[in-house]
Amino acid sequence: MAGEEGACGVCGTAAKLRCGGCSNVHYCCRDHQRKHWAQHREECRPIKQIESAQDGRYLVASRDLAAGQLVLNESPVVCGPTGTCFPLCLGCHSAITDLEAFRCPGCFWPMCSPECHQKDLHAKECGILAQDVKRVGPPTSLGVTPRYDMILVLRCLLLREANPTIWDRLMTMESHVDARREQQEPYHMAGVRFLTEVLNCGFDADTVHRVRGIMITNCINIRGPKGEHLRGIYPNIALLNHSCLPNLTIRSDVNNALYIRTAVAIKKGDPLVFSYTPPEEPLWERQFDFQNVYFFSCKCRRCGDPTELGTHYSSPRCPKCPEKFLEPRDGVDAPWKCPECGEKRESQEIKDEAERHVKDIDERCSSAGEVESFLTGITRTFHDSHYVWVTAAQASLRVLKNDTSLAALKLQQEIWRRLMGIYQLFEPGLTRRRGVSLFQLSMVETRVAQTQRAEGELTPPAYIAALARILRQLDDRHSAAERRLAPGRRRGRGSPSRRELIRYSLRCIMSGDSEVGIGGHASECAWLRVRSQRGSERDPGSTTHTVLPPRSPAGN
Ligand SMILES: C[S@@+](CC[C@H](N)C(=O)[O-])C[C@H]1O[C@@H](n2cnc3c(N)ncnc32)[C@H](O)[C@@H]1O
Repeated sequence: MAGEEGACGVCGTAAKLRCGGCSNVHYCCRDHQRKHWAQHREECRPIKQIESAQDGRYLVASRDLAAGQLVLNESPVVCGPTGTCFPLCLGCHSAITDLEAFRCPGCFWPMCSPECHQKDLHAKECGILAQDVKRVGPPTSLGVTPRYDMILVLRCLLLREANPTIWDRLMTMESHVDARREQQEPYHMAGVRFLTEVLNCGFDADTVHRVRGIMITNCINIRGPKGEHLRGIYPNIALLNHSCLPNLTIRSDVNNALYIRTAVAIKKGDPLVFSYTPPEEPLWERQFDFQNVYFFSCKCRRCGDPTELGTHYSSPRCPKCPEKFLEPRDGVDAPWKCPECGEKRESQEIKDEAERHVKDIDERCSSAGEVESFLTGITRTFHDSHYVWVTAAQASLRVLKNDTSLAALKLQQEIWRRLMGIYQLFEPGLTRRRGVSLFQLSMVETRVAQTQRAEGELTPPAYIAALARILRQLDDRHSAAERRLAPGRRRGRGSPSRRELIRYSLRCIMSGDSEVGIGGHASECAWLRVRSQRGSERDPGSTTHTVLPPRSPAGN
């Protein structure tokens, strides 16, 4: 590949030829390019690291990339339990089902067998954990516990001796240590005290604060092969910045390696980004996490638009002019205003109202008969792309799953179409969620046609035409619903066809790998703590922020 001039990666002379894989290295001739390959192949990735005062270090595409391309794959340099988890074995990470079956003779932490306590993974930390003579660390029940939070910090600290190269790399990573100290988040503080006061881990409190900060800022939560809640540090992947409109997908394999692919076509020089939070969270939840866990404010196109790309995803209707929606023009925590009449409401009221509706969903949406009126009722207060509507729609699909009446099938079809439109906006391209939704939509559409034929609503030619339309639709790049939500969008350019999307999702599901969920970046523990401080604690067993095993968006 030729282009602007640089210095040859082998001899340093002026060179125009560039590596076709990454575009990052120049060569003066083919011979030098071939010679360099043995060394370069390890680092040949279509990514480039850059830095800015506002965004820190981040990765951009070093050449134009098509959708579905692998841009980075990496194994964790250190891996361990998430901040809150069910008890698991520190030797192999398997779930512990009987606390007393086997305890490590050195440190008293529950393990699955004597072989596990001798494994390398545990051997080094065992000596330090054994200093906890009063046994304040080991879990005392089989429930979810925060006691494992410090295990990964300890494993990171032990790298200073065990692998100085990785330790040096860890020390270059963002920690937000000063902000975290100031924040005095209770679990952070308790963890640092445990490692420096209960145990003598050999490190001063400053280093432990910093290492835990590095962990919270950079860890990716994954699901182990048996569904274990784990997290790991992947130094290159940790350089990816966040956007609520991600252009990447992340998946894991059974060895906890991660694979980053492009979800959409990406231009050379564009930032490579994924979402640290689940895209279905409302604006205030996302912004809270960015400010309190990651210490930045998101300026993506979605957060910067008070209508969230025309969806009014977090806005209620204006009480005075119900065709309009209140908007957070002065920031998410300031009063929200109607752009038409200027009517204002406090942001807390807006959040509380939405949460009240979400709490009602399971109670008021428990039978197929209730679903339609409930969903219609919601639209009196919110837009039909609002997060309350999306949450209710996903719950409704679970309720409607076993109802084979034509009315229920048509309702499912309408809900899947609408959800596809919203997912297309917030998670565009080749994402498993879109693929699974499209698959479900096509199945439901087929069942609608079959039922209509069986009930005599469709003649044989009309039935064949309906099936042909469903197949044709799979080659269309955006559904009618998607175009309705994003009217300006140019049809299909650079994005995968719907058939490709389904093929992609099925491949993911059949190969048994897991998707790094949305927001897998955070430590569960941090989320839980910070959230509990603001009084809206999640179910500690929630897997929302972890790498989930294959499942459909509606949880089917
Ligand atoms: C996993 S690190 C990403 C790499 C990081 N930028 C660095 O310089 O090491 C996460 C941190 O990056 C920064 N960051 C991530 N996404 C950002 C964004 N969209 N805008 C500004 N800063 C961002 C925040 O400081 C966040 O805590």
